[in-house]
Amino acid sequence: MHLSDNVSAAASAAPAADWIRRAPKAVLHDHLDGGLRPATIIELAHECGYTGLPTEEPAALGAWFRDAADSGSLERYLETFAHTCAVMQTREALFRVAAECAEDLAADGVVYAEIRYAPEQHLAAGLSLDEVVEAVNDGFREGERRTGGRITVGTLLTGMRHTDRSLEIAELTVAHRERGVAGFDIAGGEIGNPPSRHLPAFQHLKRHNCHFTIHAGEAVGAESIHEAVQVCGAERIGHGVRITDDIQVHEDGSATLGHLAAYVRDNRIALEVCPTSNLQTGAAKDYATHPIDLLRRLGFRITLNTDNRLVSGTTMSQEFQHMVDAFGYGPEVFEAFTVAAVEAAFLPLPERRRIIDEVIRPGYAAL
Ligand SMILES: O=c1[nH]cnc2c1ncn2[C@H]1C[C@H](O)[C@@H](CO)O1
Ligand SMILES: [Zn+2]
Repeated sequence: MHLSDNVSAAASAAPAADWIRRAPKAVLHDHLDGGLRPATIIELAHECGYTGLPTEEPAALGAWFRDAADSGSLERYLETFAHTCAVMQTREALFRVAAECAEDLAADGVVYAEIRYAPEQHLAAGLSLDEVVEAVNDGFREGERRTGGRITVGTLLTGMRHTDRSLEIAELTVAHRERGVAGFDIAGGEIGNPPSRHLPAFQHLKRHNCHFTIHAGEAVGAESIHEAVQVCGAERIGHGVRITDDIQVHEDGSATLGHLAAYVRDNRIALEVCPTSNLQTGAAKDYATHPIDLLRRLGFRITLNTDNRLVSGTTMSQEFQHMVDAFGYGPEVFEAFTVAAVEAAFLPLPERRRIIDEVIRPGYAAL
């Protein structure tokens, strides 16, 4: 097939920075423990007596995370989370971090967010799994209130690939589904921990008709995506960029999709693409050759995301800007990414339609 370009990449002038910030945005892939304000980490470290921070100057701490994570390896990227999780162990800390997350996203023009975190990583000071979930949800309700309702936030509960608590976390997801939890995710080091290790968790979620996404196709290639989609039943894929392993691009610009790539595209399985994070972990070489543009032109359901605002030193606006610089995207592409994200949100259909028709479409029209 030939690469189509239904949504023209550069139909209009490049959007200005102010346009990008004001444009309504939706983020489906953003980790709570990867997006703290540096100053908050330092204050929380003082409060809880954590002495392991590499520096206590906020700007230097922010730069430290970005640099330490910029190693070309997912495993090294993940090591930096020890510092954020260390200060997120009490109800007050979790509440504060969640409330600030909602405020920061809203200030960046995000109107809908699904924020994920692994409850099992917040038990060190004695909270129960239920208490962790309640603290985070209460913090998000407070953050939404502080922004005057400009943002709606749901959470995804993450099971860690290398531990054995995924079934418990899946049960927790089902238990809290009517109270702020939108779905489930699996994250952590991909190599040596295939998603099929967590089959009982996915079976539990399916028995209860619960939504889930899986990080796959980041450090491992197409076989990880195949397991996530066909063995585990993921509705969306976290990253998924290595689906390109199953796509052949020919010299004349045409492309041939393998059966897996065709299945993912034809079933509209959303890819939660996080370009800056991919550059840091080595899943992509640079913005200009990032597969997001190829996948978009081939008709995949593409959403644009931050992954970890602190650790990747990014925001939704900065991800938009990188796409403008690399591919010349105009407003139409960003509106399409945003609509795609809300269409793939773990929300009831009428609610997705309401956000698209009453917030996203009019928001872009008014810019
Ligand atoms: O991009 C990622 N791939 C795999 N795991 C990740 C990524 N970003 C964050 N995580 C891990 C580290 C966090 O502690 C955990 C839960 O948010 O999820
Ligand atoms: Zn992630």
